[in-house]
Amino acid sequence: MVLAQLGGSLSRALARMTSATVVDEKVLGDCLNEITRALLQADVQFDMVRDMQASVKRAVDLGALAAGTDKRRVIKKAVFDELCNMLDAGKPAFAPKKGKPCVVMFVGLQGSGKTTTCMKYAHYHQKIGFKPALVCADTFRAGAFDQLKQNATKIMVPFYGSYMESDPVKIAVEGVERFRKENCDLIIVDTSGRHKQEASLFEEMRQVSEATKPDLVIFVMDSSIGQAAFAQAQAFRQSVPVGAVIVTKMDGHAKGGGALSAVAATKSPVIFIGTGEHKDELEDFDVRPFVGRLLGMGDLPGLLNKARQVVPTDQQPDLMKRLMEGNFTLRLMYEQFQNLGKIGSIGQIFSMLPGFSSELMPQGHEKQGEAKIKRYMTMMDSMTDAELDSADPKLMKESRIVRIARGSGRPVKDVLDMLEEYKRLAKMWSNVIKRLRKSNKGNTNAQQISKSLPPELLTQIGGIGGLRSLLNQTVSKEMGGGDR
Ligand SMILES: Nc1nc2c(ncn2[C@@H]2O[C@H](COP(=O)(O)OP(=O)(O)OP(=O)(O)O)[C@@H](O)[C@H]2O)c(=O)[nH]1
Repeated sequence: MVLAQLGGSLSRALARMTSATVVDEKVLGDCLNEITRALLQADVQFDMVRDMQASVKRAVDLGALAAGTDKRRVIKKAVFDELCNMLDAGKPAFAPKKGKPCVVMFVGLQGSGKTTTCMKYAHYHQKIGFKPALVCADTFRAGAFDQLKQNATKIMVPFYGSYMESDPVKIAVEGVERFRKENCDLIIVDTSGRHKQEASLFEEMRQVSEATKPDLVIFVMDSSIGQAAFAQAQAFRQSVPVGAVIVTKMDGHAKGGGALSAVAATKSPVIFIGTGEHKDELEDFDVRPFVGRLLGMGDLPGLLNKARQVVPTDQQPDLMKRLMEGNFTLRLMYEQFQNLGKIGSIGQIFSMLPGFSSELMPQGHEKQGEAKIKRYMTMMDSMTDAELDSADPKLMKESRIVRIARGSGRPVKDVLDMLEEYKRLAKMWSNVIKRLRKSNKGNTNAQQISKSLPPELLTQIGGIGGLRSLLNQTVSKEMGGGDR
């Protein structure tokens, strides 16, 4: 999980506060001190941390809270809101629209991950139906065109560049013209980087920008610079009209929190974060869900949204219905494991589930997690239909466990491990459903959930009324009652 260390410290601080017998000024103070330490360690600027602490204190006046108020909830909400404020640039970025040609120009220092990010950005949009193309206007670094060409070929996106031409403006203009004619709706122009913010770099950027008139200029920066991101982002903003920022290498740096908050302070919206070298390792950046995940509160709408991108449309209503019924069978777990690989990395998905601390899937452990899931699936391949479709753990008697172990060539211990994991996930899912119910007001819930569902799925479920009744049925089951 991105920022696992920071997320772990923040959620620990909140958990300690939540488990205190009495929440008083001391407990609040200790919680805020822990949060402050964690943010400073992530290289968030001192003034920002101090302001955040003061704002939480102002929002949580323990003495003035009416009797019976849930103080823990008030504190959590204040921390959540203030972290969101810290990361919010306050304005949305331009978003390309399918079928409407647009030019997006990438700028940044050398080595920031610009070229890799151009490729990931093209791939991201290609997956959701855009027709992207890549133009290499980097004539400064020998090998830049080859790198872009390789990247473009990998994702099967058309590219344009030249080994001979040394004028980046000419290449950029030719590339944009060519791809406009070919009806590409997302023309991505990769520009040169330099080791430092030099006048020549800025001048070249300005010329390419003037000649291609981009709809959006994306500034790419490496998260390892932490709060120094403020000065770098400002310098680029003063030279070209930066409309959005992508912060890369969030997978490897403890200073990512500092970089994100510093960029937000320049009022440039961060739209994606880079979380690895591969084509799929680009995550949407949305402040509230991001903070929710950081604090271990999950991001269910985000997860549903991702799931909807990979679950075949005709299977969505059925999956939704089965999930909402709370009937979490081994087959359901198997199918979800199959979908996982398509959705994203395991750490990313787990962090979207409420109640999962980012530390449960620390950096470097994701590969182990993936191998484990493959093992689980091999064992489930040796199960009978009855075993896969039962939600009754008592069915799994010793003889069945031994048979599955033998059939899959795994030790019995592995089968037991897998069944334990199943029970844990089933319980967790049942808790999620309970929580959805408990956060009560079926109406609000249904409305909230409906916003994250694709319209066609909502229609198939029977609109908001159908969703509400699904939720009610689920709830009745959970409470052991019949339909209401
Ligand atoms: N771990 C990690 N590595 C990344 C990420 N993004 C890029 N990289 C790596 O960072 C290095 C530099 O990336 P490039 O895309 O070549 O950087 P660039 O900014 O285009 O560099 P120039 O073309 O020289 O200006 C490469 O090894 C990339 O694989 C990321 O999000 N995470």
